[in-house]
Amino acid sequence: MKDVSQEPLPLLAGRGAESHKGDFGRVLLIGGAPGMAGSIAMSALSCLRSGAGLVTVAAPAASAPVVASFCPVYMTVAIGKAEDFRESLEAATVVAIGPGLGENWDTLLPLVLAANKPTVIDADGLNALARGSMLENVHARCVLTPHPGEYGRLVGDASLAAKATGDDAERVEAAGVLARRSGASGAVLLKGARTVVADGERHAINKTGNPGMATGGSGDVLTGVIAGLMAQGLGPFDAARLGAHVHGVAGDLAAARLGQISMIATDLIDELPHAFQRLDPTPF
Ligand SMILES: NC(=O)C1=CN([C@@H]2O[C@H](COP(=O)(O)OP(=O)(O)OC[C@H]3O[C@@H](n4cnc5c(N)ncnc54)[C@H](OP(=O)(O)O)[C@@H]3O)[C@@H](O)[C@H]2O)[C@@H](O)CC1
Ligand SMILES: Nc1ncnc2c1ncn2[C@@H]1O[C@H](COP(=O)(O)OP(=O)(O)O)[C@@H](O)[C@H]1O
Ligand SMILES: [Mg+2]
Repeated sequence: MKDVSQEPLPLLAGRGAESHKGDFGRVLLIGGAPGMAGSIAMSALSCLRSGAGLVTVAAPAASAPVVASFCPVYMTVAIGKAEDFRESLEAATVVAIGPGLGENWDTLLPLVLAANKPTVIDADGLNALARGSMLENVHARCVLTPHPGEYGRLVGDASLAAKATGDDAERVEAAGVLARRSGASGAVLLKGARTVVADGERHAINKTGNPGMATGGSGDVLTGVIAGLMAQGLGPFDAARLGAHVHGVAGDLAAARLGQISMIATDLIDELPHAFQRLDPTPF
């Protein structure tokens, strides 16, 4: 695999004066079961702060109102209302599935994969993939975002799983293996310090971020960022790479402001605007 870490980061196109929200994508984020409503709310807010035009959260009926109460900007739909969910899935230009979804909605992943849209699969979406042995159904427009625990469940091979927490070379190898096993392309983002992004032919190692990001919900934020970037036209590898970079910069800004001990995931969302403004060149 070619190392593209030193190549310039992908860019977001500037916004034309005549542009409207439809130009920046309609994202459907699926997750937030009772007890974990906050996870998908953080993804949705992060997606909006990353520039997505319209964001809808699909959550179980019992938690959808809770998700809605966190923020007036995104819409919500109940997963269990099959017709409403199907309409939301059809209308979406990008889908993200997994944060806080729990174990009761594994039937949604095949529907999402069959829709063949740019898709981020995280958390319980990855666990559903592992439980259903559906890796070969992953398509080239998907980004998988496992932490090493999720990675181990996906590959089901202890020696390969151990490489996910190894040195850079081992982590690159681990990410590349999963990228090749899952739909041949797309992108795999293997989380942790020095996050690796790979698509089987190339890889990049992210240098931003800090251990203050080792706090619940940091990954839910990343899911929303990557979905938001895909909604603005970036492909899976570019969205994962730029997403990891911006997410890490937001983490570094939060650490500078609050310290690694006290920073929490919502602080990353607060810093996303500043992280995007620091991109060189700034997109707008
Ligand atoms: N506010 C909310 O609603 C929140 C809701 N959330 C939701 O909770 C659900 C469960 O997700 P989860 O990631 O907490 O549990 P799980 O997949 O069992 O992972 C733990 C396992 O993985 C391992 N592991 C992890 N990272 C590793 C690393 N870098 N390096 C090495 N190992 C690592 C870890 O290892 P260990 O702790 O044993 O060292 C353990 O084995 C999910 O839906 C998520 O979206 C959360 O997002 C939080 C905020
Ligand atoms: N020590 C670290 N250095 C840099 N980034 C980290 C570190 N620890 C965690 N992160 C980042 O924080 C995020 C954690 O994601 P994840 O494990 O999915 O958390 P959660 O599911 O609680 O949201 C990942 O993007 C990971 O790369
Ligand atoms: Mg996670």
